Amino acid sequence: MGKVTVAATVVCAAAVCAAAALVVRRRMKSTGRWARAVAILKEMEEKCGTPIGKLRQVADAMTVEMHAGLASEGGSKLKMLISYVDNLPTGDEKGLFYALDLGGTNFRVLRVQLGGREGRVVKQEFEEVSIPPHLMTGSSHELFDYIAAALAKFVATEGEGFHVSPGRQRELGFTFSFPVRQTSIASGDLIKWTKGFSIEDTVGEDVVGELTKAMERIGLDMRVAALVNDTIGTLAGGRYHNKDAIAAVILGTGTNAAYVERAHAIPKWHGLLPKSGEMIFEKIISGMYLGEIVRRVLCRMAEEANFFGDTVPPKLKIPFILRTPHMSAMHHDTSPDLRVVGKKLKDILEISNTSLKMRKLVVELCDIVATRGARLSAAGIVGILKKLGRDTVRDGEKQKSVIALDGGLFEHYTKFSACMQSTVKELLGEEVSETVVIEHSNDGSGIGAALLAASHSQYLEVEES
Ligand SMILES: Nc1ncnc2c1ncn2[C@@H]1O[C@H](COP(=O)(O)OP(=O)(O)O)[C@@H](O)[C@H]1O
Ligand SMILES: O=P(O)(O)OC[C@H]1O[C@@H](O)[C@H](O)[C@@H](O)[C@@H]1O
Repeated sequence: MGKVTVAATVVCAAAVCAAAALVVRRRMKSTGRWARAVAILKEMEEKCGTPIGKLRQVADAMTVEMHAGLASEGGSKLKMLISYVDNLPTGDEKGLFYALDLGGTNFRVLRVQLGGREGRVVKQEFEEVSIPPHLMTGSSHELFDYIAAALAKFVATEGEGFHVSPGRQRELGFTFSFPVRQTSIASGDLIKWTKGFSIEDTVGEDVVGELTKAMERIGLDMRVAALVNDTIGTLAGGRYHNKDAIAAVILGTGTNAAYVERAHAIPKWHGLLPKSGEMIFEKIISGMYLGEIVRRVLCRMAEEANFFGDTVPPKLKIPFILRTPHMSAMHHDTSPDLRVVGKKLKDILEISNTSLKMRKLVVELCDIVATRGARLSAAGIVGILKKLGRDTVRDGEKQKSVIALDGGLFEHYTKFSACMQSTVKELLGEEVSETVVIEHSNDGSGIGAALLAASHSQYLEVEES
């Protein structure tokens, strides 16, 4: 070979070697990155582990905290709020009643025409309205004006099959899904906002008063007959259909539960309610937070393992950008190439060109976070059953315990709700599990609130006499 050729060969060889070295270096780097990402996932799996022994401890702690929370104000970090419900619906209620259900993500307006013991719920209609984010941090006036206007619009569409008795005011059950210090069946002061709401001038105010003033401002002639938390509404709705309903659980944007407690078991009944302690349980199991937990771990993988390349995708740094519905869609992706995962990463986080093995790791992370939430929710439910002495079956006793469940997380996140229900069974064992029924009470809180408006109607005594 001539001098030129040799030189070219040497240059080529050097280039090939350099390229090969680059590939090896990149491969080693990517292998190193991959190993780091997997290590973070494994660490998360370890920390999120919920072995049955730990769940039993959580259930026991829940029971203990419930006792402590009822024993004295401030006795527990668990907010044991007392709800005044003098008369649970009997099924004899008749007439047209409205409900307004303000939750963490949506609010629903609903009307039911009740036909008494025979007719039961003759007809019902509801509308769901998303809450514009700016109203969650605006003023009390703006929020309640918006709600009252939507209610007035709904009342204006009252049609065939709904009729309020002549001379009567329309009555409303107000489901308010935030911590309230209840002062009567139709009044209660907001303790604090949760789920991203932050409207300072409502804190400490009677939320029924706020709604009533807003309705008066627009000339809507309606009376709030009952103020309830969504768990109380769900329990009332559950009890209306099934006398064995002993508790209600909400797994939605937030998490909460309600059950019927005997008055003598509430030593603090006349005491002040506990100072609102930090609620951490809700933050690792409910819809507001599951997606955010996944985002934070992906962000850590991007920062510490360059999981999505040399830089951290800017959108990945935005808190709450990854919502639980997005996480659920990725978790339930059954396509061979996990194209839903790829699309969510692209559409929500602007992360493109993810490999199948990266997508598989994201799904694994969703599973770890959802499984922990579901299993801890189950432990909470068993804690309530334990508090009510319904986690065991005495010889020969065939009690039935129905738990009414509502909330978009339970309703739509199938893997979450399936895992939660199987964990309840795992904790209770075969025999006791047969006495416990978890029933999806769709929009139970809305119907329950309307029923409680009926059972606390200002016209009730007129009918009785
Ligand atoms: N497809 C879904 N998959 C998983 N979670 C969902 C889905 N749709 C809604 N959610 C969760 O349910 C929550 C809404 O719950 P819902 O009970 O309907 O309203 P609210 O919490 O306002 O009462 C959302 O914040 C979200 O966390
Ligand atoms: O129906 P949502 O919005 O998911 O609310 C569930 C729970 O969310 C919690 O944050 C509130 O403190 C509870 O009062 C409420 O019941």
